[in-house]
Amino acid sequence: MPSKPGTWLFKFQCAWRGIWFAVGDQNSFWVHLPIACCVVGLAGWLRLGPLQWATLLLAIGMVLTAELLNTSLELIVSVVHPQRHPRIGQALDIAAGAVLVMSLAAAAVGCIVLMPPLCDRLFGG
Ligand SMILES: Nc1ncnc2c1ncn2[C@@H]1O[C@H](COP(=O)(O)OP(=O)(O)OP(=O)(O)O)[C@@H](O)[C@H]1O
Repeated sequence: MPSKPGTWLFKFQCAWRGIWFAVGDQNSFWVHLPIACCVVGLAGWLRLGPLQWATLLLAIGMVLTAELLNTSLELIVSVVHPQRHPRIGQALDIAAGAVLVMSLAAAAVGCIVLMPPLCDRLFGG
């Protein structure tokens, strides 16, 4: 049964539809999602503590959020201003840059959190 606009159920349905569409539409997610799954699997195997889990999940969430916002901007531009324009190109490059910055930061967080317990597990006594 379709939910009514303005209800929480309706808002959640819209949000899930957006995520589902972005994942299908953007091949960038086919890089982000497998990496996120590997990190979560590795974190589970290493039996990390709550703070380490929270740090990793926050980093993953922020990368996916940046990618969702970038995808949203690209879609809006493709409708509102489909013609090439240097300023629009700069705006899209900046949004792509935001994803890159967040991805590099998340990779650094992943190394900092995962490396010590991984080395312990592999080479420790
Ligand atoms: N309307 C536009 N005007 C100027 N430059 C644009 C425009 N649309 C795209 N570009 C340039 O092309 C780059 C890639 O934009 P695009 O929207 O194709 O993103 P993409 O993620 O590479 O593509 P896709 O989403 O199809 O995988 C932008 O960063 C920008 O430099």
